Order: sequence, then C-alpha cells, then structure tokens
Amino acid sequence: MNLLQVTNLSKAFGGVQAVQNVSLALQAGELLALIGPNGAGKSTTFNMVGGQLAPDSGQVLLNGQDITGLPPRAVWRRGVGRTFQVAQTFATLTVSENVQMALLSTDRRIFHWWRRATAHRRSDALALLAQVGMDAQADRPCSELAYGDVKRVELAMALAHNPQLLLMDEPTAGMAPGERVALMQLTRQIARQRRMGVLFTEHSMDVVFGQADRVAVLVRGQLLAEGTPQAIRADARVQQAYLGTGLVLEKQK
Ligand SMILES: Nc1ncnc2c1ncn2[C@@H]1O[C@H](COP(=O)(O)OP(=O)(O)OP(=O)(O)O)[C@@H](O)[C@H]1O
Repeated sequence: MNLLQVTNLSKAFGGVQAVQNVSLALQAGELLALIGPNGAGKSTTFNMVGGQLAPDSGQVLLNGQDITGLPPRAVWRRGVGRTFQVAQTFATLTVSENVQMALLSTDRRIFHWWRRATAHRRSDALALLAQVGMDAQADRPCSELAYGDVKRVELAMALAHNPQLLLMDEPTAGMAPGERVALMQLTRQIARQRRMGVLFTEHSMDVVFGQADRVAVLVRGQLLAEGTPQAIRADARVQQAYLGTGLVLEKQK
C-alpha cells in the first residue's frame, strides 16, 4: 500500500482552476519533489494534502485511510508533519526548548508550556537534535543561530511528532546553495532511517535532481509528468514547460 495516495484532486479559486485532476503516490522512506513554474498549483496541492485547503473533488489517502478535507490539526494527528518556507521557531527559546515545545504539543500538553518546556523530555529533545546534528548547540537561543541551523532545528521539531509523512514547503528557500543540498541530504537520510515519506516543493533544481527519488511536474494545475529525476530531466515536455522561466534543467557540470 502507498503511504500517500492522492487521486484526482481539483481546486478552483473563482474562475481560476488552480489544480485539476492531480494524482500522486508516495511510498514510505521516499522523497517526492513537486515542481513547476510559478502559479502551477504546487502550494494548492500541498495545502490540500496538509488540510489547509479542502479540495473541490478528489481524494487523499494516508496508509489507505481517507483524510480528504480534514482540518490541519487532524491531519497532523494522523501522522503528517510539516515544515514551512520561513522556519517557524521561537527565537527567544533555546534550541532544546524549541524541540521540547514540539514534544509538549505532541503530548497534548500545550497549556502552561512556558513553565514546563524546560523540564519536559529533555533527553528525547537531545536525541532528536542529535539526529539533525544540533545537539552540541542545544542550549543556545535560536536567535543566535545561522539560518541553515534554524532549518535543522525546525526539522527536529517536525520529527518530534514522529510523522509518517513530512510535508516540506520550499524547505531550502533563503539558504545558500551548499546548505540547501546538505539540508535535503540530511532529510533524505532521516527519511530512509525512519521509513518516513517526504513530499516537498522546491525551486532549487540542484536539490530536486540531486536528492528526490521521484519528481512530479505540475503545469497550469495539471500533472505534466512524474518519474525519476533522470526521466524528468530528459522529458521534452518538461523542458518546454520551463522554457523562458530562467530555470535550468540540465545537469550542472
Ligand atoms: N487563495 C487564492 N485565491 C485565488 N487564487 C489563488 C489562491 N491561491 C492560489 N491561487 C491561484 O491558483 C493558481 C495556483 O497557485 P499556487 O500558489 O498553487 O501555485 P504555485 O505553483 O505554488 O506557485 P508559486 O511557485 O509561485 O508559489 C495561481 O493562478 C494562483 O494565482
């Protein structure tokens, strides 16, 4: 059974058909990149999987269970984590406290978190931070970190809920090229270890073609192509769709 099965999803905003009959499948442990030119429908698709938007029609199954149209918190409870384009951490809290907060939330103890966070599951937080290589910086405030490190803390926070599926919305936006690849290499390694599926939207072609197991290409709301990075790069329809967008699909020498 597929971890995620999206079938014929559609969504219109007024007269704009943002997504039309999009179907996708994702296995446990696999990274699927959702790419496409601006306005192709990536965010809309992503938000329908995460529960931020209800589809007009179509179905989203997680491990065979229908999660179509459930609100974000309910989707999260079923095992779908999410990271954001701009990392969402508390700057005044330490690295460890941020992860402890995420653990509190997972344990449904969000009330009075400001008193409890420092005491709650510190060793579990450190173990999660070790997975993303941030345990040595556990007691620094997040405000002092380089942006690439903040993104790794955000990843540890998302892992606190032990998601089966992680949705990453432009995870490398705002990062330097070398850092981008490193973050997604780390994500890939963690996905393999945990058998966690990752669906991500991405504009950096180095990341997409270097790290994704499969790539789905949306153009004007429709799925144009889906396959391995090699197959997608060689697909004439995909190259045509990207013509004039300034993005380069050829392998960088
Ligand atoms: N809330 C909304 N109201 C009206 N139109 C919307 C809304 N959200 C998206 N759209 C339209 O739907 C289409 C798809 O948008 P979407 O944001 O999903 O594309 P995208 O591929 O994520 O683009 P980008 O790469 O620029 O983020 C676009 O034409 C956009 O203008």
